[in-house]
Amino acid sequence: MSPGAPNPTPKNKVYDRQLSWQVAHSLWASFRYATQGIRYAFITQRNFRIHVLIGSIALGLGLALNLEAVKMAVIALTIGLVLALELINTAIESVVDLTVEQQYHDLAKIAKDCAAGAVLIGALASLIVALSLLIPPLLIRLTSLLG
Ligand SMILES: Nc1ncnc2c1ncn2[C@@H]1O[C@H](COP(=O)(O)OP(=O)(O)OP(=O)(O)O)[C@@H](O)[C@H]1O
Repeated sequence: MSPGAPNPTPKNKVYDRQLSWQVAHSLWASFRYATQGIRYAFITQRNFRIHVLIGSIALGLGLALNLEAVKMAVIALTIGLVLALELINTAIESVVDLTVEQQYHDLAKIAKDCAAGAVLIGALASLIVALSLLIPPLLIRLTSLLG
């Protein structure tokens, strides 16, 4: 260990999760905490609600257009990806706020900006996927309705 370096946390504390205030001891408890996280993100994060709305519209449109199962699965996967990224972004925001509170810190900015960038990239990719799968059958349906 180099001089001046902080003492490492004992391994048993890390492996036994002794640093956690509480540990979920059942599958049901883990599921309950996970749904509480999703609920928190839905209530507090406007972007999360927008993603849920756009994702529901894309899935509804896919169903209305009788999209093949594989295409529906790809759309569902990209929606899930964006929502999961939004949840990770929210988690990072919370950890940053917990660490620096209302102080400005360059590293806090980098962490938050990069997390937000990850969501943006995921959202753009899923938009491209959804549009390329939905637009062609939508145009066919519209032209057959109008013509
Ligand atoms: N403690 C901080 N130090 C430096 N910059 C910060 C700090 N807190 C927030 N910021 C800056 O303000 C921006 C907005 O902060 P916020 O906490 O709303 O995160 P966000 O990722 O933009 O939120 P959302 O994803 O909900 O839009 C961050 O992206 C970052 O650039």
